[in-house]
Amino acid sequence: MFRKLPGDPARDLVSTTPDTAVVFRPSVVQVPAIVTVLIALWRFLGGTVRTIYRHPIACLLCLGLAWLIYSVGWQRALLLILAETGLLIAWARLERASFCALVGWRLLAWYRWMWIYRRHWQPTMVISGLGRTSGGREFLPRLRKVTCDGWADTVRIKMLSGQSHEDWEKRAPHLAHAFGAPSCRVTVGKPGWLALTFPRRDPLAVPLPAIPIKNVPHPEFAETGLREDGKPLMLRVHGTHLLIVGATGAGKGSWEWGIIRDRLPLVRAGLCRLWVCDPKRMELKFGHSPSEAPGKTLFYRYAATPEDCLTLLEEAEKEMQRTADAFGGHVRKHVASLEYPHNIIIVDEVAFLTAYVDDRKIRDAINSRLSTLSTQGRSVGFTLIAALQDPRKEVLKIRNLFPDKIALRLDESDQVDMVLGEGARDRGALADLIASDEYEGAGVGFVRLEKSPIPIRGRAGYVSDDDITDMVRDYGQHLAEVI
Ligand SMILES: Nc1ncnc2c1ncn2[C@@H]1O[C@H](COP(=O)(O)OP(=O)(O)OP(=O)(O)O)[C@@H](O)[C@H]1O
Repeated sequence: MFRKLPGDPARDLVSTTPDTAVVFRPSVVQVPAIVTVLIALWRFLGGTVRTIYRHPIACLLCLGLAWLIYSVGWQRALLLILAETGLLIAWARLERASFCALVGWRLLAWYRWMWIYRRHWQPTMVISGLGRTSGGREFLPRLRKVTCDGWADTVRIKMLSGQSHEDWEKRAPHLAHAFGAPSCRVTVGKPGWLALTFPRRDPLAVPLPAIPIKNVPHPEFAETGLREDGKPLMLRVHGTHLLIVGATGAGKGSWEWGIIRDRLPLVRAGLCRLWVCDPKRMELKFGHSPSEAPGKTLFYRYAATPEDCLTLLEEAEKEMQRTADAFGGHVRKHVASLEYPHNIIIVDEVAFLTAYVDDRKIRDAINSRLSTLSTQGRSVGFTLIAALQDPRKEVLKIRNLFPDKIALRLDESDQVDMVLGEGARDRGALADLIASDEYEGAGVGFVRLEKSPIPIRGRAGYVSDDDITDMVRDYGQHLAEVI
């Protein structure tokens, strides 16, 4: 207990906070012994109940162990424990999935809670500025729970009152370094709560092979690669438009080819049509004879020069309007059929057509066709997929009309928000830090879907020239009508 004595001479005083104007001197209050004992008992009881509530399994284990030693003696108890450990090891080896789900991840979470997060929590909070000191007292965000799965730790925390998730997003790199993780992702939970995700390993660190073609692909989602949590990366390709942005060599081609590859069974069944503008004449394999142009035999329409690309887009636009007229008033949602298939229009290096073509008339007309397709196409089964290197608005005016976006390796950090939307980089989409080494970084990107502000990190499977040759052998139908 302290009594405040303003103005007392400093030499006689005890201060809890050095160098402050307000000073305190302890005053002794006599308390009956029974009160002290009752307070200590109350605290002990409260602590016990809290520990049992927070760690029921650990408490049960300790109690069980004590009971075992008491009832059979320590030698037999030791033998039993060794036998149980042997059983657990056998279980882990024979049935890894069920062992991890029931025991393994819990044990790992407990170890990481004790050894990584709890041990470094206080210094990390203080040094990163997420903890506060007021009136000599330290206030730290609460570390509540750690859970583990195959690729990451999820740490649930309670923020200090007055903090917001943005304070934490700005400190994400500090937290990642402090806890020895390659990155930290911040997700908002209920008010005042956050989940911090710290990956332990990166399944995207090595190139992935092309995803095997399914006999019956999902009508709306194309599987193009792997997410960083090890799950398949499913991209919506129906009822949306997709923008893919990446510096030269970032691997845009593998995303485009991944989508084409996944749709091939639907193309063969007549439920999907691929329209391709390929101004570079390389990405999608243009050539002057069928042997030089394997990719073309998979496409419904193919164009390379700006004039031909414009003709292709005009035709697509007319087709879209015909479908809209047919649907008008009685069909609300497009479902692919033989009469009205799903149309995917892939425009590689779209900036060349929208900004760099010399002929202004062609440029304006292409911009106008792309605007119409992107504003009216998705409800009638027309999906626009555009790839480019430079995300500036001057280069692609319709950038904001793409509901889904992918940022591959980018040259500058401010390009990330240009592609994925405001605040995406703070939420962990560090596309400017993706390795420029092909082996490590090509095809790696952050996907921002329309319905979620959280960017998903993933890598496209690499569709090699041999894969394309196989695709043409198995699915190539006829030489695309080259416009
Ligand atoms: N998913 C991937 N996994 C591993 N390596 C890849 C992947 N995608 C592409 N690569 C490698 O990166 C190289 C460049 O890829 P790609 O041509 O697709 O890049 P890009 O972004 O289209 O570049 P540009 O805009 O210059 O054409 C490829 O030759 C290939 O070796």
